[in-house]
Amino acid sequence: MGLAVTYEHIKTCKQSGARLGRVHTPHGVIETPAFMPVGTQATVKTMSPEELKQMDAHIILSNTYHLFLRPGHETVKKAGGLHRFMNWDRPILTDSGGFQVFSLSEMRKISEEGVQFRSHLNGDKLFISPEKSIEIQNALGSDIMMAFDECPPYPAEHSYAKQSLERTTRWAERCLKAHARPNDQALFAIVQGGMYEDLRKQSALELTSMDFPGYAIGGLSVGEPKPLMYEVLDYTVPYLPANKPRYLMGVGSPDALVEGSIRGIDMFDCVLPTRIARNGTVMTSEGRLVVRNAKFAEDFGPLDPECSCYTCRNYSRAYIRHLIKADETFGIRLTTYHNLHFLLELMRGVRQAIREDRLLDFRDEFFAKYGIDEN
Ligand SMILES: C=CCOC(=O)Nc1nc2cc3[nH]c(NC)nc3cc2c(=O)[nH]1
Ligand SMILES: [Zn+2]
Repeated sequence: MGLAVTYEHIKTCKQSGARLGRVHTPHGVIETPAFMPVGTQATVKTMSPEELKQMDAHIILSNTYHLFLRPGHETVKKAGGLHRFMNWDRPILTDSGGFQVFSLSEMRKISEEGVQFRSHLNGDKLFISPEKSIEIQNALGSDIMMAFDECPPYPAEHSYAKQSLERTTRWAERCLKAHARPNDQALFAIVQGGMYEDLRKQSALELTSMDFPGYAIGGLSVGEPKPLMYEVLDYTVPYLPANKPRYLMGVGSPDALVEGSIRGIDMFDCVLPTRIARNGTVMTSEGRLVVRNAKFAEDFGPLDPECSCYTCRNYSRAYIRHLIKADETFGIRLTTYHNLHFLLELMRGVRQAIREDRLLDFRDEFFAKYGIDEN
């Protein structure tokens, strides 16, 4: 069998340089540019697989770190793998655990061998190496696996960012060697290098020389100003092969998804839509709206008059505000459904604008109404 994951370029937008493509995987096709809902603990919080299919999500993301801690990757393997365990038969991407260890666990110690840390659940002393990360992801059976990397803090000294990217390259090589199922699961490498053009180039050249089936751009959306993130993309994307998927991690807000697509990114993931939904904030074509706000107490219109999703066709702002205030879980199910649908719909609009060679016009029209998110 050939490569587990291949990229099919369909066309490039004449106005913006963005590209329309398809990522072919053992569990189906992903139309790109694509937004991937995040299902950290083997579920996209409060959503059923059927609802995710209704809104036409093609791929979801799950977290290696969390599943390693609970229920354990061996348990998921015994269940027949993550697709079977969570009843999701479309593509799944798993992260390598690198970022989560740094963002969630205490007492972590990084060495050439790997990262020692304490579980954020019970304080157990644990260790993840590149080999361990691959073992876990092989057990989960995800279609796309991520190499174990270090995401340097922002800001980081040039010397630190250089040491860090060089270790990430050595770890990527160890991941390639440890990968037990290359024909069934694609291993993507993660380009690092902080906010330094020379380091981003070095990281990209070192990793693309190892011929991975896809490349992620890491180390961004870590608190840097958005213009700086776009600048890093402008000089990093050209070093990534045009015939492989490009994945920008942890991005993003609606404006960042459009700007990233314009710069040649194919895949995005972000917890924003599901996270803000849980505190009653929704994205609408006119910008963000905090539905628990008192002014919506007797507003019997939909969250977004321009939205055709299940939530907006059947429920009012007043009803959803009531549920959220009453701490009724159906309330956050409705806001989550709408927010995910909103971003998936936005990406359908981006893909259509690329087909029509007008993504820059699309951006201007979208921003004029939505505005720019603060994060
Ligand atoms: C999740 C997919 C695979 O992730 C990894 O295995 N490693 C990794 N994850 C990141 C996640 C990020 N989220 C944000 N902002 C919200 N920035 C991020 C940067 C990284 C990164 O540099 N590396
Ligand atoms: Zn809606």
